[in-house]
Amino acid sequence: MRSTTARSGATTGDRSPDRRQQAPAGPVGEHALTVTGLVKHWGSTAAVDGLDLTVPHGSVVALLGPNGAGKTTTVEICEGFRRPDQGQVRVLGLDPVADSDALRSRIGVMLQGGGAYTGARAEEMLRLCASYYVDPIDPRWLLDVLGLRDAARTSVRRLSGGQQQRLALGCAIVGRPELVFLDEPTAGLDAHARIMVWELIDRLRADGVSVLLTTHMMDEAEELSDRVVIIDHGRKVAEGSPADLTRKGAENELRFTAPRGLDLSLLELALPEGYTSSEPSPGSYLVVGPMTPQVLATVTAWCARINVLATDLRVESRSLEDVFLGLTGKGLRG
Ligand SMILES: Nc1ncnc2c1ncn2[C@@H]1O[C@H](COP(=O)(O)OP(=O)(O)OP(=O)(O)O)[C@@H](O)[C@H]1O
Repeated sequence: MRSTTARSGATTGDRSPDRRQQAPAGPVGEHALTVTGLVKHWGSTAAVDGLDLTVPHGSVVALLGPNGAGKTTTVEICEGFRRPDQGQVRVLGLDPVADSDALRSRIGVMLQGGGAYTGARAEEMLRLCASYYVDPIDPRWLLDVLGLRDAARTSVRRLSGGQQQRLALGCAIVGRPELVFLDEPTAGLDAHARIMVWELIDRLRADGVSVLLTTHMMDEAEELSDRVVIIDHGRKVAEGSPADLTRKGAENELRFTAPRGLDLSLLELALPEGYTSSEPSPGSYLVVGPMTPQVLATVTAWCARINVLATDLRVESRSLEDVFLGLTGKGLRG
């Protein structure tokens, strides 16, 4: 985050996804984080079960999974707080446990619950964190960016949950780390605070900082990350850019409403090969396959031919949520 202070006047409102392409390249040939074959058991529970994961330099990777998927365990091992049972973790090329002293000033950790001295004031807390680093960001500036200026003199215990969360984020980045671990950075935040945190993460990326974040929230993963790693029961079930994941195998769908019990055989004949049509519930029809204007025209021409008025015609594409449901058979919080 070498240039963040200098960029303090940068526009915070630019949420263009194109910013993802602007991330400066890091050192060639080595990822900021590499996890290989990671295994961690808690008693008989395999919290992490053979996970491979990389965070390329200057990119944001989201670890996405339901409750108990193994996200926090993974992150805590990467942070050096826990030892793996098996596998290898390399953080900026180093071992997070054996090289923890060397890594401390190079990584940022956002602790759930803040990890703050609750009697300290917000600004004191941030200054204390800054004092551990050689070239920290100006705490006053960071308080402004985090929307905490008015709370600077409020003791940590009196801050709202959202303010504490943002202060914890400030503590994680005040030392200009090269790699930041953010465990559910926006959990419990209201919409405004959430956007503020998203903008800060965008800035981190723009400054070349590598970020591993965990989240339950599809829109967060979709909005922020260059890559998403979906895990369930400690295993990776899918990985890719949000666009890839929602496109891959992603047949778009056309749904419409029409009188129940229509004979779809003529429609099947008219549709290009590989498309399917069905009536999942009475009067509700579904055509699955890549949607093009021609396919839409084929469907409406078929309706005209059998003298049926289709209503509620809509083309839908898969969301990350659909991808997750398809892979695991359950919702993210389920
Ligand atoms: N300290 C621990 N002792 C025993 N079991 C644990 C411990 N920490 C985690 N587990 C178990 O390991 C599994 C993975 O938990 P983990 O907290 O890593 O998942 P998570 O994806 O971060 O979930 P959440 O989103 O709810 O925080 C769960 O079954 C959890 O109950």
